[in-house]
Amino acid sequence: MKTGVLIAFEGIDGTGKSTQLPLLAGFLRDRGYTVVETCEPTSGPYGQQIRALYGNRQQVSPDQELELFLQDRRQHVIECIQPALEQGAIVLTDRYYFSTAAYQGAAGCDPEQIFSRHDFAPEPDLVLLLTLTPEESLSRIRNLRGESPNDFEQQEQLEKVAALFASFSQSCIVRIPAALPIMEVQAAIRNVVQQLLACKECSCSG
Ligand SMILES: Nc1ncnc2c1ncn2[C@@H]1O[C@H](COP(=O)(O)OP(=O)(O)O)[C@@H](O)[C@H]1O
Ligand SMILES: Cc1cn([C@H]2C[C@H](O)[C@@H](COP(=O)(O)OP(=O)(O)O)O2)c(=O)[nH]c1=O
Repeated sequence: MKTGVLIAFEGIDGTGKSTQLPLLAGFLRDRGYTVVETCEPTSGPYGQQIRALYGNRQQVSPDQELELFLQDRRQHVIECIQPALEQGAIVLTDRYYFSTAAYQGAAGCDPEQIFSRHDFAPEPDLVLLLTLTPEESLSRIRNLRGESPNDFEQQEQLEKVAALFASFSQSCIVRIPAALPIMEVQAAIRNVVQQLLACKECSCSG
C-alpha cells in the first residue's frame, strides 16, 4: 500500500532535472522529511543494457528498446519505489514512465499504449515537467556539460519528444519553465511541492 509521496522529474535532456532534484531533496530533508533520490534508467542490469545503446541506438528496434525500459522500470518499482513509498518516504525520481511515452513514442511506439502498459507503476502524486526548447537543451549539453549529444539527444528526435511531452494532459503534471536561473527554477519547484505536501498533510482532495 502506498503511503509516501511520489514525485517525478520529467523533461527533455538538459532541462536541469539532475540539477534540481538534489536541491529539492536537501530542502525537504532540512524540513524533516525522509527522502529517497532515484533515477531511470537505473544502474541495474536493464539500465546497463540501455546505457550501452547511447552511442548506437540502431542496434535494437523501437519495440525492443521499449521492452528494455519497461523491464528496467518494473525492477525499479519493485526494488526501490514501492518499498520506499510503503515506508512513507518522499520518492524523487529523475524520469519515470512519461519519459517512455515521450521518447519511445517519438521513436514510433504508440504513447497511449505505453501509458496503458504501466499498470504496475504507482501513479505519481506530482510530475514536475521541466520545459525548455530543444535548441537550449542541446546548447546546455554541449556548452555546460561539455558533452557531445548521444543518440537519444539528436535535435530532430528531441523536437518530437518535446512535442509529445507538451501533449500530455494528466492532472499530476505541473509544467516548470526551465530557462530561468537555477535557483529561480528551484523556487518554482519548491512552491509547487510545498502546496502538494500541505494538501496531503491536511488530507484535502485538491
Ligand atoms: N537553470 C539553469 N540555467 C543554466 N544552466 C543550467 C540550469 N539548470 C541546469 N543547468 C546546466 O545545464 C546542464 C544540464 O543540466 P542537467 O541537470 O544535467 O539536465 P538533465 O538532468 O535534465 O539532463 C548542466 O551542465 C547544468 O549545470
Ligand atoms: C527513462 C527513460 C529514458 N529515456 C532516455 C532519455 C535520455 O536521453 C536517456 C538517458 O536518460 P538520462 O536522464 O539522460 O540518464 P543518464 O544521464 O543517467 O544517462 O534515456 C528513454 O528514452 N525512455 C525512458 O523511459
